[in-house]
Amino acid sequence: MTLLQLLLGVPLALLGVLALPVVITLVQEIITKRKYRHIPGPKPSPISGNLREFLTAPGGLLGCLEGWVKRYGDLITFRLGSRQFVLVADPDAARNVMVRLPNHAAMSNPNMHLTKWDLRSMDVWGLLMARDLRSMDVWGLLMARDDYWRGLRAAWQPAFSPASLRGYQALMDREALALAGRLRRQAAAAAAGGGGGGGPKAGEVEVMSEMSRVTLAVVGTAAYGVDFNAPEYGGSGAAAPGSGSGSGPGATLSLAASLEAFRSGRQPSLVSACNDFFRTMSPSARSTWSWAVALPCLLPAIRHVAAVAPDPVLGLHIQSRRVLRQVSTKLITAWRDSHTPASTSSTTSEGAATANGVAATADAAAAAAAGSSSPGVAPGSFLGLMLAARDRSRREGGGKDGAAASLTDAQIEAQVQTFLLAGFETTANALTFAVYLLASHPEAAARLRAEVDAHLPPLAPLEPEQEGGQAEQGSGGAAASQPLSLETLDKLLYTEAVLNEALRLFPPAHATTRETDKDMTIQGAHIPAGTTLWLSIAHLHTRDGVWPEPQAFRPERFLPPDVPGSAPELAPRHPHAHLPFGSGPRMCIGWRFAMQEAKTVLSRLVQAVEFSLAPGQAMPLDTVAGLTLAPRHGVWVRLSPRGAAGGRGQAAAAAAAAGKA
Ligand code: HEM
Repeated sequence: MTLLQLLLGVPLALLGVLALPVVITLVQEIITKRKYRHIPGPKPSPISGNLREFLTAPGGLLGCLEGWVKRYGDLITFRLGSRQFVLVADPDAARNVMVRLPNHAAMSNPNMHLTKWDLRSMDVWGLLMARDLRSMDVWGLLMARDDYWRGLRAAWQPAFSPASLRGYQALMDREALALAGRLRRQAAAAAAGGGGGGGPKAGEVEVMSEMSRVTLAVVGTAAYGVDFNAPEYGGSGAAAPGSGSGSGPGATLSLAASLEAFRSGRQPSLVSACNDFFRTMSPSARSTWSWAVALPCLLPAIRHVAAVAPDPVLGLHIQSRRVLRQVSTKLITAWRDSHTPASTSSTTSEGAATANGVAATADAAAAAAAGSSSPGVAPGSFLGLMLAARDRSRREGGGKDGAAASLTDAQIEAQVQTFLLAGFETTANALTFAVYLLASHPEAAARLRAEVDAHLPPLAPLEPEQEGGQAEQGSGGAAASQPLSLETLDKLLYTEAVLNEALRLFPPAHATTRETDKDMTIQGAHIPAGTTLWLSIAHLHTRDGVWPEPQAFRPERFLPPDVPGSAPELAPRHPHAHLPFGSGPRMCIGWRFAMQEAKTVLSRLVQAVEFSLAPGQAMPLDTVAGLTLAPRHGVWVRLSPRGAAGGRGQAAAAAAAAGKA
């Protein structure tokens, strides 16, 4: 071979190697196109499919889907990279597939793809080509499939039994009161002309940060039995007023801020890591490695290279997973250490306590409410329940705890992370949207205040702030406040209606998926087995013809018709039009937990302070739809103190107002 031949040959060979995956991908695309050609939809480009429209359409992902539905109808197909989707937009058809099909679809998300799957708890964006990994059973409940999912769902159930939910109430109220105390203090300081410092204006707070802090504390404590805002987990302990920086929740405000912190080598708090985990999976968080997903046959190789040389977005994603994993591992190890044979007596008593998943959960909540600083897992926490059930079952040689009995450490870890991640941002976003809507609808806020004042036990007077923000963190006047019971929560019909309406207009889980297990027919069209069905909850929630005044915030449409001020004429004209928690066997397992928490937090907040949109807060709200739907730049409100502390002191006037409203 001459030198010239060699010089020409090497680049040509290289070109061949690079071209081959492209050719394979194009051939696959042609085959897929033929399979779905009878379903209407936008014309895809080679390799990227409809990804560009998806990412750049005005109104983002949701605006794009809305436009396609208007143009092509209720059943459409589109392609994102190499993945073909079928969107089901008709409410009957959507509910039907949610109820009939047992599995969520494995999907492809660039960043998930590139991290070697070392943490599969929330891999919503599952596996594209690496079918072998599909059989791995280290999924969290959200992505588990078939019989493994059925067993897991049964193992999760005790954590959401009515008695367990009752047990969580003290914890939820404690965190709600801590938030109420912090905000009351800020409102009072602003009214007195103080506070603010060099940061945001006095009395202005970013709601998403505050809500993230609360929901992480609740779900983290319920999941693991430890205080997740504690400095030990990288939290600041107390949020800085209107915080926009530091290790507190303010650090979670934007992807840009997280990336900056990552570049400067700052370790994230657990709250930030959870937020980063979600943000780096959003389609808008584009890793420079993302292109690899368009060439599925190259992925296995590229995954290794990308994991070794990540760009900042991917690096942040990997870092967030590492933080979550470290916390889980630490706690499971602590559990094991405290449940060695030497400590059998504690194991046995705990086993008895967790036998029905009730008393033990109440114990955990009580321990949390008492500010327990146990280094390990509190008995009755979700992790404690799972580990104890497994230990007990192994001691007894299998039997009644069936599903939990065979779980490995890694599988339990995946469940706890799923609990944390599925339960944290969704609820925080729901609360943030509710506050935004109330701040922009003063008449609804007034009615809510009236209801809350009529029913909630009064708040204790504010205590003088202790050094180091202790009062904010620990009680904020909460120590002496009477607890908010489940019985009282049941009376808060308008509060629930506000949350339902917020979940309708801004569903945090804006879509869910199902995978067809065999060929089926939807709306007269043949859908092949293995199809990924996209069920756009956001779209169902604002459909013309189904919802009267679909874009208007009218909580009274969710009030029972016999309640004064209800508006049955605004109720949906379709029984399956409101699905914020999905439907069927895969419906959100935590929905009651979420609603209980959201009602507790919202009612305490409204009892504590009044709020209006801060000057400069964009209206209408700019949202971003990634894995969840979230406000793009948070929500800023201005706080002012309530006329009085709220509660029964104003009950008579409030009750009268509620009746009139
Ligand atoms: C406002 C808050 C929440 C919203 C809007 C929400 C929404 C959803 C939706 C839409 C699904 C998919 C349902 C389907 O495909 O039919 C889901 C699944 C799930 N959610 Fe939630 N969720 C919330 C809070 C929570 C909480 C607090 C937890 C746990 C503590 C949780 C745990 C889960 C789990 C584990 C699944 C998967 C269930 C399965 O596949 O069997 N969620 N959620």
